[in-house]
Amino acid sequence: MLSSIRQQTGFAHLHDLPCWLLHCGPARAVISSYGAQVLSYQPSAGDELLWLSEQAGWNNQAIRGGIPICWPWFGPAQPEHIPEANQHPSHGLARTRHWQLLQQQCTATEAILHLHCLFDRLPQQAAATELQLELRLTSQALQLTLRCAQALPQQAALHSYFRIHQPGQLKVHGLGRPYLDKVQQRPGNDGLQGAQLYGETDRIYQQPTDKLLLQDGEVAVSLQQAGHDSSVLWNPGPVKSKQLSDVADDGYQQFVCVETARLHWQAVPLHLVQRISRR
Ligand SMILES: O=P(O)(O)OC[C@H]1O[C@@H](O)[C@H](O)[C@@H](O)[C@@H]1O
Repeated sequence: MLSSIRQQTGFAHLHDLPCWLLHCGPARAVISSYGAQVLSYQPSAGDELLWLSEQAGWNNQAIRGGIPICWPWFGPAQPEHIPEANQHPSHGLARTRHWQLLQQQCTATEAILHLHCLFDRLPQQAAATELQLELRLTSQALQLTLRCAQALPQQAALHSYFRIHQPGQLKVHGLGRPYLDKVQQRPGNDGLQGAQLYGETDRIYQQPTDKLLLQDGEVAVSLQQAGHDSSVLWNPGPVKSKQLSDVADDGYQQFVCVETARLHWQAVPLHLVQRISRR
C-alpha cells in the first residue's frame, strides 16, 4: 500500500483555502490549515463520511462542516471561567486560526500529519500556549488526537459533522442514557434505545461509552473516543437551519454532529482522541 501527503490550494467551493491532502491505500482525507479542520474523509473513493456546507465560508468565520476544533472553551464563553466572556466567539479560538505544520510522515500503512498553533495570550492564561493536532490516516480509519501539554483550565471538542442520508431513521448508539437537553434546558434520559433526532436536537450526554455507532439506514459509521467526559449530539432542525446563514434551509436533513468533548473545567493537560471508520 502507498501513502502520501501533499499541499493543495482550495477544496470544494473554498478557493484559496490552504489544505493538505492525505492518501493511504483507498482512503483520502483533506484538512485545512485554517482551523486545522478536516473537511473530507473518504475511506474509499466517493464514500464521503463528513458533511461540508455548500455555503461555508472562511473569512474570519468558522468553516461550517467537517471536523471543527472547539478550544479552549465549548459553546459561548462563560464569565465564571473566561474574563470579558461576551467579547469572545462561541466554541473558542482554535477554529479561526491558521495552524502550522510540525511534522509529516508517510509509511507503508499510514499517513501522519502533525499540526500546531501557538496562542500568545489566552483570555484565561497569560503565558503562550501550544495546541497540537495529530491526524493519522490508515486504509481503515481516520484518527484525530488533540493535545495541550499545559495544565490550564480548558474545554475542548472534536465537533464532527457527519453526512446523513435518512435523518428520520438515524440512530446513534453508545451515547449512554442521561443527557442535558440544551433546547429544553432540562435533563433527559434515552432509555435503552439509540438516540434519535426530533426537530432541533442539542444534547450533552454525560456518560457516553468509548464506542459510538451512527446507524443511518443500511450504512453505519463507527466512532471511537478517548480523553473525553461527554459526547454532544447536535442538529439544528428546520427552524434554526433557516436562521444559520451558512446552512441551506434543508441543511438539517443532511448532517448530524456527534462530538467528542471534554467539558469539565480541569487544570490538567488535554489529550482528546476521535477515531472514525466505516462499519
Ligand atoms: O454555530 P456554532 O458556533 O458552530 O455552534 C453550533 C452548535 O454546536 C454544538 O456543539 C452546540 O451544542 C450547539 O449549541 C451549537 O448551536
